[in-house]
Amino acid sequence: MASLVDLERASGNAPKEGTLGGLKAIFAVVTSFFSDCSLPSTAKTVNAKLVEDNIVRNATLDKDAILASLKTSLNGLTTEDAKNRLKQFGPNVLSIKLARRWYKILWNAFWHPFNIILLVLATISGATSDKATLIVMCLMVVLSVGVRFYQELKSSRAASKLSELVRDRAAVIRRENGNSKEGVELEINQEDVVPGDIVILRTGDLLPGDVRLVTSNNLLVSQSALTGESIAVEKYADVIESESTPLLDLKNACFMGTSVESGGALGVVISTGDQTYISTIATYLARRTPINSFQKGVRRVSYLLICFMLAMVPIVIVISGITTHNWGNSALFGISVAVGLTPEMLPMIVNANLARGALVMARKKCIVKTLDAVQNMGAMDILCTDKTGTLTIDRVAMVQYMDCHGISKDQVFEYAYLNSYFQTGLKNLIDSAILSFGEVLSGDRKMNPSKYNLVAELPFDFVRRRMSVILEVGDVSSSGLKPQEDVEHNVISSVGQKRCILVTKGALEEMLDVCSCVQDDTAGCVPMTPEYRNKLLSMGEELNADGLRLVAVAIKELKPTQATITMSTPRHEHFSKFSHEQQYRHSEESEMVFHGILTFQDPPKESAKEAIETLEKKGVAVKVLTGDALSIAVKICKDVGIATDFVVTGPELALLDSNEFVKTVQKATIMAKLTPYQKLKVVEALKVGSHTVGFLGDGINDALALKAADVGISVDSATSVAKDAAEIILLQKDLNVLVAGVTRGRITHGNTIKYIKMAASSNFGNVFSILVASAWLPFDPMKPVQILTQNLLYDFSQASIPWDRMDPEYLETPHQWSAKGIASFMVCMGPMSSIFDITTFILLWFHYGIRTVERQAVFQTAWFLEGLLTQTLVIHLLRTTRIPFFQSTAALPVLLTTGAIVSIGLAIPYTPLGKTEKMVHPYPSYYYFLAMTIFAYCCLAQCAKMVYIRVFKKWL
Ligand SMILES: Nc1ncnc2c1ncn2[C@@H]1O[C@H](COP(=O)(O)OP(=O)(O)OP(=O)(O)O)[C@@H](O)[C@H]1O
Ligand SMILES: [Mg+2]
Repeated sequence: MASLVDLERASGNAPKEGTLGGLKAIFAVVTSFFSDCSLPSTAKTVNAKLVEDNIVRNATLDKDAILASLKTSLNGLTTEDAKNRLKQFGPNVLSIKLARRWYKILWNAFWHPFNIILLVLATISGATSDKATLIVMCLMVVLSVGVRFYQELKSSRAASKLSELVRDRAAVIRRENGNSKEGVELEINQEDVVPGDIVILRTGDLLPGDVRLVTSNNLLVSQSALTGESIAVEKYADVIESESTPLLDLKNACFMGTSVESGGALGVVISTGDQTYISTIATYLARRTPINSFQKGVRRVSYLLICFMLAMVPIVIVISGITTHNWGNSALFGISVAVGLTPEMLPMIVNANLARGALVMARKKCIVKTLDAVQNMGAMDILCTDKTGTLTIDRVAMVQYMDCHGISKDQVFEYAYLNSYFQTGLKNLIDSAILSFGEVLSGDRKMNPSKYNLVAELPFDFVRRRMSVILEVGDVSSSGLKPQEDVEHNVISSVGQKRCILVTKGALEEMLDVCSCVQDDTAGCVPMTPEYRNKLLSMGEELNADGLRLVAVAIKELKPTQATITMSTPRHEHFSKFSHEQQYRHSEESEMVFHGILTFQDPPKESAKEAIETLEKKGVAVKVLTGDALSIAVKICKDVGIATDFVVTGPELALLDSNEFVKTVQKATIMAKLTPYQKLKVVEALKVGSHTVGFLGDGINDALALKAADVGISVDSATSVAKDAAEIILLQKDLNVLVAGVTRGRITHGNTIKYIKMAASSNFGNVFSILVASAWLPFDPMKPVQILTQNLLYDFSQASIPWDRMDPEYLETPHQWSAKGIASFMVCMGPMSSIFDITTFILLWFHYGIRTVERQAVFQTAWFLEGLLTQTLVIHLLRTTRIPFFQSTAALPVLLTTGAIVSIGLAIPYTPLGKTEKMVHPYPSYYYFLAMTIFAYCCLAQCAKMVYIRVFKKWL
């Protein structure tokens, strides 16, 4: 029998004792220090086995035995007990989701090919007794590790702070004070859920741990996070499994990471955090969000630059060896060139850019869960959105109720009220509107649901678009229904006799599909003829066209045999809610009597129109994907300025072949009556042809599409599944918040691409210069240590790029990753710097006559200065399409860092550091030539830029 002791053993969370505990703790620190670069050990498999055995064992026990073994009851744990268990088992979080510890970040910052190359180089220099190189290189390692560590620590802390802003919640039953016997429902952070907690699972909830069900009602669970299978599976509390049942097929157990698609249940938590099944599956641990085109592109550029470096170094070593006849020195020179050409700052700048983008977005109420989403926001050119709350004000109010002739009739509302009142699933805005309308009624019209008992329910889903409750109707004389009417409607035949009714409400068309009769006050209960059906449909269209949302109501008397249901004696209020001994099928919703329609108002949002206009101006096409009726979607879209010329519905899309489907969805601006799966398919089809598709939604029906989109966006108030599936959470469901996010995404993209283009082109240029210099000069054009210093200074001058601004015209259009763009930039702009390197060589060789090894220090110092200054200043030219300083000035941090690096560079030859690096004071007249060179370089680069923009129509 599973017990807390077993769980402790399985979790490894048992209190540690004495020296052994201490040793274990040290061991844990040491292993975790190395864990980033090691594969999961066999201990993982042992733990996985314990976890699985624990779940299976619980699935084979009956409920009472499990509750006893977990020392809990259906009234839940006491708050005190829960607190103690939280201390004992730790927070309910997967450790892979926790912020990395500082020592791991430090190790990661150190364990980088760049540092390893430097250390190898340092060791070689140390051995050849060049102490200056050794010191500079050690300094470089310390500085580079330091900067990287600081950046990553900062962004990891920021990320964990952001994730705290959008915590998942879980509903549990707990006894607030130790003496009370009755548990109450509490909403707590998912992190605080402990083994033994009784959790309430409703439609749209995420499982807050591995759970053994104790009661259930038509529960459908999506296990796609574990199996990849998007079809939900049924789960029941009332089965006892055998030990041979495969884990994921267990009917009475649900797993952390899965979600409730429909129905409800009560369950007892058997394990939390790292003791849950999901934490043990290697595929999950290894799973990273699929790589997007941007990440792929960055990786490709890095590889390209590294290949460049690898191809260049042997050539440089051979050429330099032949011309200088000093092979040892040439090797050292080659390796320094290798360091100079290694894009060591690339990952850091990309990350720092994204992290900064995420922080700025958070200030604008846009929380980013995965950093890459920042850049995807900037690249997004199609935004799909749902209707409620985005385009409308999200305050649904009931307007009227009516029978089949459009005449107000109280009974229509009564049935809708009973349905909303008794259903235990997710109470959405429509249910809330019905309930609040009912609360204000008084006197004769006051609702009296206490005369009914809930027998069972068929929860709402977005394919049926209906929900039903099965109610046991008490004594007619005391019921809320008026006896004569009910007799007339054949619901309750006589006073005192108990009957069951099925009360269903849902979307108009879907309700008409299951009705065979209409309750017509003038003619009684009459058959639903095609004429009636059409009349009701056109009545619905007219109401929709007035901007009203609709729900239709129908009922059906259930046969006495079905109706004789003995409720299990409720041991607890929550228990009875989620426990129905007789399961009803959806097929019950047939041959019903149509009673009427309720209308709701959810007016369009004032701010939506302006936001949509801005988005369209910024090159983001807005499409509405809704499960609601077409006519209401069209009306709302007209109000907020979305084109309504090409619209289509889910049933129409279902008839198309895949080619036509793609064409149609790319053209349509409104797609209505979509099922959740169709929303997913539409998003996938829109992605065809290198579009970056965003999806904004908050419902259970949006989760699949949110996952499929390049950038899934949800809101803080959304259902847990939607929030879990999204990468970006808006703290306010407002398209204007999104507009701000898009702009920030574009700034982030711009700054990243700016760095990549600069790095690629300057490396490309340097390769030429070094080849020419090595072939020409009888000495190295620069000392290895000087190359390293120059490289380090240049890196620092660029570290401020994430703080730079972009020109307004750049922010007007979405930008996607373009490998071609980078290649053409590199090939056209790179050699530009080589021209001026070569003119500097000519000047030094011919004008100053530096041709011998003895005078090499003058040559090397001069080229050091020219290279550093031109590369640093050209940042201002490459960062904009305009004329730098006159038409576009960089942000202050960029001005400061580039200014500082230029000053440091100019000062170095006069400092002790310069001396140790074998630099000398340049000729005073050289500064004149240097200024001329920089000026000429800037002019030529500006002209080349203008020609480039004319030819390629794009700069960054
Ligand atoms: N609580 C409810 N009870 C009965 N029917 C409902 C309920 N909620 C929604 N429906 C029906 O289901 C249909 C689709 O629901 P809904 O409008 O919420 O879809 P959606 O795709 O989430 O829409 P949106 O784009 O506005 O978010 C509605 O037309 C409505 O008739
Ligand atoms: Mg919705």
